[in-house]
Amino acid sequence: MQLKNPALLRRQCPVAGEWIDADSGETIAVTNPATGETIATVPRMGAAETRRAIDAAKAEMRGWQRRTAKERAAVLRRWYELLLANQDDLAAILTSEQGKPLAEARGEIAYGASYIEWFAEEAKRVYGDTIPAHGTDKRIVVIRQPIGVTAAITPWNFPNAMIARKAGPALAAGCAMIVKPASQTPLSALALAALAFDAGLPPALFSVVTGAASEIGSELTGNPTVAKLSFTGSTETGKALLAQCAATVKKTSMELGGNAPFIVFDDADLDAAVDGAIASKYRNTGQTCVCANRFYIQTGVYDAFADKLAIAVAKLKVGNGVEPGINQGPLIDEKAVRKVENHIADALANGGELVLGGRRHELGHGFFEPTIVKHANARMKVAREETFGPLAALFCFETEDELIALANDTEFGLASYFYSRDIGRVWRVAEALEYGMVGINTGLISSEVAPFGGVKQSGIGREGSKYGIDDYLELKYLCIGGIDG
Ligand SMILES: NC(=O)C1=CN([C@@H]2O[C@H](COP(=O)(O)OP(=O)(O)OC[C@H]3O[C@@H](n4cnc5c(N)ncnc54)[C@H](OP(=O)(O)O)[C@@H]3O)[C@@H](O)[C@H]2O)C=CC1
Ligand SMILES: O=C(O)[C@H](O)CS(=O)(=O)O
Repeated sequence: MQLKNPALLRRQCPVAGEWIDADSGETIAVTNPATGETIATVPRMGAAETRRAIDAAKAEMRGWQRRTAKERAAVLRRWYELLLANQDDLAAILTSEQGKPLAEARGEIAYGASYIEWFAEEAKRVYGDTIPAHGTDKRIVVIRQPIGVTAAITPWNFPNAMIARKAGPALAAGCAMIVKPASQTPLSALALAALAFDAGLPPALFSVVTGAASEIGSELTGNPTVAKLSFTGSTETGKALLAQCAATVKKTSMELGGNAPFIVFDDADLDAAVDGAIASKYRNTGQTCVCANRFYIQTGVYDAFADKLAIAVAKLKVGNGVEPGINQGPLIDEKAVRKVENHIADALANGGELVLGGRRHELGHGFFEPTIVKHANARMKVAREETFGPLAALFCFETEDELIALANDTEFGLASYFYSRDIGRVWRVAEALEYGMVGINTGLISSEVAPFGGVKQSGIGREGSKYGIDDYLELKYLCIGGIDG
C-alpha cells in the first residue's frame, strides 16, 4: 500500500491520550480480504486498557466542555478538512482492510467527513427553551447539556463513516468517546484518530481500543462512567449489548440489521428502477444494512424488469478494489461467502430460478459472482434473513394491498425503496411502509443531512440531520422561584 502520509498506518492504539501497545503485548493481524495478505497488526487490548480510556475521557471532558461551542466547532471543522486532504490515503487503507473498490472507499471517506462537517455546524446550535411558568414567582428554563462519556462499537462494512457518524455529534455536543472498531477493519479507525489529534482534538477525549470484543464490550457497557453506547452492527449483537447496558441504564443508539424491500410498480420508470436496484443492492458488494434484500416486482413488469436488471448486473466487474474499473470487491470473509451460498442454495431448492451468477468467483478468496434469482417466494431464507451479499431475489405481486403486507412481513424496519410515478400511490405506500427510511424513485438515501435509522428490530435513535445531536444531549429543567421579591 503506497501512502503519501505513511504515519496514517498505525499499529498502536490511542488510549487515554497515548499511542500504546496492548498491556499483554498481544496483537491481532489485519488481513486484506482480496488477497489474504496480512497488512499490519494492531494491539489485542481488553478491559484494563478500556477502563483507563474511560477514566481519562472523563477527566479530559471537563476542559472540552469549558470551551465555547465555536471553539469545539473549529476543531471539528479542521478535522473535516484533514480528512478530505488525506482522502486518497484513507481510502487506500480502507480498501486494503475492507475490500471495497477505491472509488467507493473514497466516497465513504467523503461521506464520513460530511458528518464531521455537519456536526461542527450543529455544535453551535444546541439551543434551549424558556417556558411560561406555572406561577408568577417562577421562571422555567430548559438547557441541553452533553450526556457525558460515550462509547461506540462499530462494524467492518463502513470502517470510517460509522465512526465519524457517532464521533461527530458526540464531540460536537461536548462529550468524550471511546471507540471499539471491528477487528477486521481497525486501521481506518486509527487513521481517523490520528487526524483528529492533528486537528487539535485533545487525545484523551477520543480513544480507540482494538481487541477482544466481549471483554472491551463488557467494560464499555458495564462501567457506570459511560453514559451512552452507540452501536452499528447485527441485530443479534445489538440485543446482547442492549441487555448489558441495562444494569447501568445507559442511553443507547442502535443501528442494526435490515431486510429492505425494493418495490417496482407497473407504472415505474423501469430504467430508473434498474439503476436504483444496482446502487442499492450491489453497493459494497451487497454488504450494507440498507441494501435491497427482497425485490418485489408487480406482475405486469416482472419479466421486463428481470431482463433489464440481468443486462445491468452482467456489466458489473468483480476484482481487487485497487484495480481500475472494478465495482465489486470481495466479501469480508469466508463466513460471509458461506451465507450467500446458503441463501442461493436455499432459494433454488424452494422453486427459485438462477438467472445470473450463483457461485464463488474464479478469483477465489471472498470474491463472488453477482447473482439474480427469479420466482423468489416467502418460503425462502432470503425472504426472512439479511443476505449481506450480491444476491438479488425477485418476488412478484399483484396488488398494492398484497405488496404492503409482504413488504412489512419482517421484524426489521430500516430502509425500504419503491418506484412509482403515481402521486397518490407514492403517498399511500410511503405512509404504509413500516420502515425508518423510504427511498422513492431512488436507491440511494444515505446523507448527513437526513435522519438515518430504523424501527422495529432495526434499531433505536437517528444518526445525522438536525436530530442526530439529540442522542448526545440531556435536557435539564431549571425551575427558578422567588422571582416576586
Ligand atoms: N447494520 C449494519 O450496518 C451491519 C450489519 N451487520 C450484520 O451482522 C452480520 C454479522 O456481521 P458481524 O461483523 O459479525 O457483526 P457484529 O454485529 O457481530 O459486529 C459488529 C461490531 O460489534 C462487535 N461485537 C461483536 N460481538 C460483540 C460483543 N459480544 N461485545 C462487544 N462487541 C461485539 C464486533 O467486534 P469484532 O469485530 O471484534 O467481533 C464489531 O465491532 C452481518 O452478516 C450483517 O447481517 C454487520 C455489520 C454492519
Ligand atoms: O451500516 C451501514 O451499512 C451504513 O449505514 C450504510 S450507509 O449509511 O453507508 O448507507
